[in-house]
Amino acid sequence: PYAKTKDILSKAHNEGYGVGAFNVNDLEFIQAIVKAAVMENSPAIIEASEGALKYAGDGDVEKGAFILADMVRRYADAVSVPISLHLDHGHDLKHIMAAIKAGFTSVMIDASDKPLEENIRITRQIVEVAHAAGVAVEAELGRLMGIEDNVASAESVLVDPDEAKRFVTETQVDFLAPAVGTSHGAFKFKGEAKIDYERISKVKELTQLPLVLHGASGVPAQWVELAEKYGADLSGAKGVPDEVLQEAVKRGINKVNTDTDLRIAFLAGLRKHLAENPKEFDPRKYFGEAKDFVTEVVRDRMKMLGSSGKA
Ligand SMILES: O=C(COP(=O)(O)O)N(O)CCCCOP(=O)(O)O
Ligand SMILES: [Ca+2]
Ligand code: NA
Ligand SMILES: [Zn+2]
Repeated sequence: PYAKTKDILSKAHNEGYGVGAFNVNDLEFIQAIVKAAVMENSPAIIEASEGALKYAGDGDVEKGAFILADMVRRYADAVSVPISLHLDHGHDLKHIMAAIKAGFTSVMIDASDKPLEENIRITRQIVEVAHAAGVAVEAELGRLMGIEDNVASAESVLVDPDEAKRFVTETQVDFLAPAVGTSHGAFKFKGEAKIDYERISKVKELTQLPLVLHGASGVPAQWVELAEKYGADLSGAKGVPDEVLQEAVKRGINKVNTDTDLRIAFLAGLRKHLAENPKEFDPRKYFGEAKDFVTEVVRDRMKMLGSSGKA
């Protein structure tokens, strides 16, 4: 059934496992994620960025929010596993309001590029409105490397655990995304793929909240190689290894944001189908194989994070 992100994450927090938060922009990815959740008997968080709302609404954010929310709700209500819908990286109050009106059960306000005081002020505003509507709030402290918040930060700014304690107390957010060394996209690390485990443990201890890991895609070699076999150029792609993610979950990460892995799987499936079926021009066929690859990568992630069987 369509569920509240907060209920899904409270259970994961209490029982110590990770739940994938999978990004969507369209029908195919929603179908693929719901199918994977059913096959794994796993909860799933579906999330849409502001860019996804624009894409689904063909430029109209509010229309996109309603279109995506309607699809997710209908697919979720037709199955026995809990599926929620979350606004990822909300920056603009208008977009956050559109998501709340459309029935998203949680929203992220990302003001992590602002000084702490301002992040607190902005986040507190959103919490007030969202909580009045029964919607949970995620916020971020610290900054991921790379392009994030449209701010190109050369270095990641890691979360300060003591600031985190103050932040959650003063804002009453429901979940916190501490920056611990990851970054968005397929090219996460120049050298060794490592994140600051100690920092995760400290933030968990001080906040006692479900924690969110952004930039958590693994960029699995098998999918990269398959996409490259059919013409993609993903040289240098590197993600977060499974064992690193599993340690992060052990230390208190419960929501694991995954977008890039789904993009690469879809790309591999699409390129493969088109290369192998030059006569095919039915999108239900070529998008069909692409979305089946997304289902597979989502299932792998549910197994790896420990959410399989936890519905
Ligand atoms: O933390 C993550 C996922 O990170 P990943 O890249 O490791 O999958 N996310 O928050 C997903 C980021 C979505 C990308 O935003 P646009 O729609 O604006 O392109
Ligand atoms: Ca941010
Ligand atoms: Na998010
Ligand atoms: Zn993110």
